[in-house]
Amino acid sequence: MTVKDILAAIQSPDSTSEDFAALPLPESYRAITVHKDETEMFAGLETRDKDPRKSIHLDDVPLPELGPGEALVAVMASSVNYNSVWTSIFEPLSTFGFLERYGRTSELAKRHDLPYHIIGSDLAGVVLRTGPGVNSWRPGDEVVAHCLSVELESSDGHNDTMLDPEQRIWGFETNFGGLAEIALVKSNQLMPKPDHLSWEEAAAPGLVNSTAYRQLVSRNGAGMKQGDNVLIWGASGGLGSYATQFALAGGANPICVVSSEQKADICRSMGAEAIIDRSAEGYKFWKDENTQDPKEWKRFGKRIRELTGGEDIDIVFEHPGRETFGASVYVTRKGGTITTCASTSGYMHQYDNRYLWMSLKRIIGSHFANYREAWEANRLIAKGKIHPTLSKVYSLEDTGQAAHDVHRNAHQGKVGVLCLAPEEGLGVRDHEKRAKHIDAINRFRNV
Ligand SMILES: C/C=C/C(=O)SCCNC(=O)CCNC(=O)[C@H](O)C(C)(C)COP(=O)(O)OP(=O)(O)OC[C@H]1O[C@@H](n2cnc3c(N)ncnc32)[C@H](O)[C@@H]1OP(=O)(O)O
Ligand SMILES: NC(=O)C1=CN([C@@H]2O[C@H](COP(=O)(O)OP(=O)(O)OC[C@H]3O[C@@H](n4cnc5c(N)ncnc54)[C@H](OP(=O)(O)O)[C@@H]3O)[C@@H](O)[C@H]2O)C=CC1
Repeated sequence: MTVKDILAAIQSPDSTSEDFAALPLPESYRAITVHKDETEMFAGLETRDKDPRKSIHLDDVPLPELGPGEALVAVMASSVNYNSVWTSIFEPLSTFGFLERYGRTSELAKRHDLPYHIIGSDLAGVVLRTGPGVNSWRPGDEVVAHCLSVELESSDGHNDTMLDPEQRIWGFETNFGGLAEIALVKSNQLMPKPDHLSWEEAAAPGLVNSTAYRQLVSRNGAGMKQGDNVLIWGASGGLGSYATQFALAGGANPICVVSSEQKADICRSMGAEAIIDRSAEGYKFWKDENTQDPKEWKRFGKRIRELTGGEDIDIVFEHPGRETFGASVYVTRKGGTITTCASTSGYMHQYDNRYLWMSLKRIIGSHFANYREAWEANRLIAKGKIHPTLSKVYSLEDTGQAAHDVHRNAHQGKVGVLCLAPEEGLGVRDHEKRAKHIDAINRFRNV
């Protein structure tokens, strides 16, 4: 039995759940990995010069044992997230430390502590097998998976599953991720695949869409409301392309920051009107490595006021981190919110705290999304209220190049990866719904 037989079953319109359940599973499959004995390969290099094409491998790996509450999924497509870039350059830490720590927690979790890490935190595909105790999902179900892995044995996570002390990001802090022909997930990660999308379109939003939903919309994040001025850094990037859609769909006013005219055009085509090209306008928030320039914060704030008719920012959607955080705190209005989920340019932030406390601003830390938030974010995709922002699709073999492009900020929106899917465009079940949204679905393609 090989993965080819699985693909044949997925492509046959007559396959039943029983057929999938009866399919023998292969002993091994192809997966994107990083190797434990290579974690020092970039020692001494600048972050920018660490090349994911050197550390990312395509290997044959053995199929992991299936445990209670888990599912094995045939992965038709996945996507590249920035967390896979971090894994591939071994920053800020090697992810093998996460696997070792997880491996120490239980007999079953030991499976994750391997000398290779199968990465990837998104998938669209078909359930192959479910473990004991899984009743809601069956072999043959077409699914996407969100990336929240929790144990839920502690009450700390019972109100908000992100607060579970054993919270992990699947394919980053656990093994057997989505950039592979088969993935292992907890069944609670599974959600119905939006039926108007192809496999690669359905795999694109998951991680970033859920994160943007919690960070901006959810009451656990900024709790955005109608009319809010929302400053969105990287508004055509992975997170930003969904934050921009949430702001527009929720009656807010996105102020989109991008770094090229081409990216500004994409934001316009989504419906945004207030756009700042940070490259063309040349903001330099830092005079040197240790000193910020408040005059540049003010120039940036003046530009925002020009675009809003004199208003300041209610919510900043932050993720660039060190380079922009001082400016983000400054331009927020009295009582406003800076919500942050990352620090791409550096995690040791500096800002002038007088502008925070004197103006009663709040900084909110946000990370991925709880089970419910991930489900709600996927529901909005399924209803055609929010659309994938897939620009380019790579083969599994070219995942290193895809991660390199994301690392170099040479991509738009999201980049996809075909795993088992032999070509793009497969997996669409509801053609009528798709036709209604086709322009929005294709907005980022090949730009
Ligand atoms: C969905 C997608 C998301 C993304 O893309 S996010 C971007 C990518 N992700 C990242 O860049 C994050 C990578 N992760 C990290 O950098 C690290 O993961 C953290 C900095 C988040 C945490 O580091 P750690 O080493 O796990 O935690 P510690 O707290 O520094 O060390 C653990 C030890 O410190 C003890 N400790 C924790 N809190 C306290 C305290 N308040 N007072 C005293 N000790 C404390 C613990 O118990 C434990 O101890 P013991 O080593 O003995 O087990
Ligand atoms: N905690 C969480 O749950 C999550 C965290 N993340 C993290 O968020 C970060 C962004 O992820 P994602 O949106 O997918 O990545 P992308 O690279 O797709 O998009 C980020 C955008 O940010 C802008 N940007 C990058 N560097 C800077 C900078 N120095 N100053 C201003 N703008 C900058 C770029 O846009 P432009 O050049 O047009 O300005 C870029 O397109 C990553 O660090 C990732 O690990 C992502 C998802 C979930």
